[in-house]
Amino acid sequence: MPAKTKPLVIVTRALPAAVETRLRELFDARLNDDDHPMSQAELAAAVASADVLVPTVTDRIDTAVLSHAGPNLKLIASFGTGVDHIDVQVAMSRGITVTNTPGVLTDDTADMTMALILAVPRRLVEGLEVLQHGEWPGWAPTWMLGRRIAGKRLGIVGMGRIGSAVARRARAFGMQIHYHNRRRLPAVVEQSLEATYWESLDQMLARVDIVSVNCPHTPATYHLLSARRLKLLKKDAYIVNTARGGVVDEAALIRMVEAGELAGAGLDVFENEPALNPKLIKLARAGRIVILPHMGSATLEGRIDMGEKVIVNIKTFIDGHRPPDRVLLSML
Ligand SMILES: NC(=O)c1ccc[n+]([C@@H]2O[C@H](COP(=O)([O-])OP(=O)(O)OC[C@H]3O[C@@H](n4cnc5c(N)ncnc54)[C@H](O)[C@@H]3O)[C@@H](O)[C@H]2O)c1
Ligand SMILES: O=C(O)[C@H](O)CO
Repeated sequence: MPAKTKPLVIVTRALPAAVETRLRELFDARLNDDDHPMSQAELAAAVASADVLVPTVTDRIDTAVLSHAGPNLKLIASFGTGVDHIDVQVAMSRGITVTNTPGVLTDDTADMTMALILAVPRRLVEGLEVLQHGEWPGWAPTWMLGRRIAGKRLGIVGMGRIGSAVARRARAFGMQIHYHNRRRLPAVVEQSLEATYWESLDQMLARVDIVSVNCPHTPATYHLLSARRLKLLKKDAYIVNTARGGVVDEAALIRMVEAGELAGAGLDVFENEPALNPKLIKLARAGRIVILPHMGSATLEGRIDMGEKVIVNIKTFIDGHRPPDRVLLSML
């Protein structure tokens, strides 16, 4: 990066005030005051002039955008953990380092995952709606029966930071932990999580009661939960996805819930966010699924921590060191 007093850092979305103040102090920060999602043309213009781009999950930093990258752009310091919105391989081939913000949103996202694991089988939203509509017929032994959580098998797909944090929470609720991961965890970690490893995702799916999707969206995980695999699930199983919509074949999932071939789903992420398949809204209104607008990591503390991580990554990089959260191709 050329020697300049303050590098030009373009931030694509509004961030918490404390983070923006610090960004202004340290860098020549161009902030998005009205918080509008930037168009592809705006992103192209940003990469053409910036020293550092700070995008989020809502920005598509694809080959076309990166083809406009100017000679000064050496770092994309993404505000978020998932990097599927960035063509990392193309960025790297242009000598651009990519960083993310892992770890600081693990607990928040695991909490939201656990909230869905509880909310869907226990019919939490349906209960709320009955009261909101003034339609409570009164307590009855056979009314509004959900399914018990304790003793059920939870199958975690992607046992990384968030997957492991989900496992710890689910153990406390008496669930049995099963997992499928790209790499088996060390025995000592498996023991501490009391988790059973399945090399075969297919075999695990056929045995669990609730699936929690916690792997990144990569070319290898696109529709990992395909129509064929979803059919392996038991008819009374549930699926919870707080990772990325693209990991699950959403159309197949909808068909199966509609047909009663799956008990339900809890979804925080969708294939074409922020556009939602209207069938999902219909199923949610019918109490068959619970849907959330990508809120997994949405806490004030988490957003401030993410901003601090972005700042540390930029500062370390500008000072000539390897940033702590450099994304490597081997992670994808
Ligand atoms: N809903 C939200 O708001 C929210 C918040 C944070 C993160 N996320 C998503 O959660 C994902 C996971 O975050 P993390 O911090 O736990 O990441 P992580 O890297 O710690 O864990 C991901 C795990 O998935 C495994 N994995 C990767 N490819 C796989 C494959 N093909 N098959 C099986 N396992 C595979 C990895 O080995 C790793 O153990 C992120 O990539 C992001 O997409 C969502
Ligand atoms: O990947 C992430 O970090 C979330 O989806 C947004 O915070």
